[in-house]
Amino acid sequence: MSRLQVQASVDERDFMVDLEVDEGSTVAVLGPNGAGKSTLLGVISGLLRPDRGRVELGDRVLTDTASGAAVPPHKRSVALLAQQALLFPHLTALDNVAFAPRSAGKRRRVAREAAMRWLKAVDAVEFADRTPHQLSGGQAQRIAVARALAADPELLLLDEPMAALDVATAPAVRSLLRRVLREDGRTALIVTHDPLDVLALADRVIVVEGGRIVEDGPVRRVLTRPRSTFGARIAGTNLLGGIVEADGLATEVGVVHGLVDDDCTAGTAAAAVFLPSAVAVYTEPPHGSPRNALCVEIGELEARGATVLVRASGGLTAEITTAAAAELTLEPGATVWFVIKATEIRIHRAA
Ligand SMILES: Nc1ncnc2c1ncn2[C@@H]1O[C@H](COP(=O)(O)OP(=O)(O)OP(=O)(O)O)[C@@H](O)[C@H]1O
Repeated sequence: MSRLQVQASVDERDFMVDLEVDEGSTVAVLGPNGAGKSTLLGVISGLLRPDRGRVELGDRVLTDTASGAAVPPHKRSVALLAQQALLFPHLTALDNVAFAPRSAGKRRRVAREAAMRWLKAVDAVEFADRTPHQLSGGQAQRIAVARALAADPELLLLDEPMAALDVATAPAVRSLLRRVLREDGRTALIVTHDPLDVLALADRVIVVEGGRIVEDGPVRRVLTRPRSTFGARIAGTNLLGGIVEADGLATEVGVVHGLVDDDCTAGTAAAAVFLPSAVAVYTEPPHGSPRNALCVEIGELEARGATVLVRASGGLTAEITTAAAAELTLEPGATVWFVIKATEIRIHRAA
């Protein structure tokens, strides 16, 4: 795995980016449609030639417009995993995965053995003999992950890998990606629109807008205190980090109870995620001991038309109706209770 350095301009697309990614880290790339996310991946993978700039991976120069260097895509040791699995339709899953080692010059038997190991790693051995049209979207995407990894790339580019999957399938693929990104310490970039992907997979977030990087920071900071407009739009969600216990998630504001993902075993680092609109605000400790009543101090109030955003300590936010806010006479500095039903809180493993 290698450090990535990109400095590139594509005039026609008004794209100008300067980015460094540390060896072994995963950077989530967020941004609105047309922001330049795919352009960035295109420049790195070699599918798109910048007008000016340089791409380096480890000690290799992949692109350098000054010297004319342009390593072709298949020789970059960069694997691109797209939204659609894009498997070869006439090959079995096994042969799709074996394609990478075969192209690298491995003998057929050796390539198939390597492919089998990767199918095992993505829990897809049972699909080895199937062709792509006999696979569901999620199964095909698992094969595509195996194929990308079988090439043993120095850099993995993931372009919305979960976007085409249904809600039931996405968690399994996300958890598979977390395993391969985390355990093997791979350098990776993942384009996504989903804060859950960011949370589960990335160490760092960049926000691209208008062909420029407008925000760059650690996941937690960008998701809870975004500085860019787009960051604020995608973030806007409550996030409490902690450690999974038998009874819930131990956080700095107490134990939080919610719907816990299967892979959150006791002792793992996880985050509780809930929408500001799922929070009810009380000025007195609530009766009947609801499962989640977090005592917080109000920071500021932000009018949003029919609703008011109550920003409180710990980076927590509640969105309540203007009428409710008026009735509660909320003001900065006041102590209140944020009450959230356990069914409104999802607890996910964090990267
Ligand atoms: N083939 C192309 N030729 C010319 N301009 C293009 C081409 N592809 C994209 N663009 C332009 O380049 C800019 C960046 O597009 P890009 O596809 O990189 O955005 P994106 O962030 O990946 O968007 P999305 O989330 O919609 O995929 C946009 O203004 C787009 O219109």
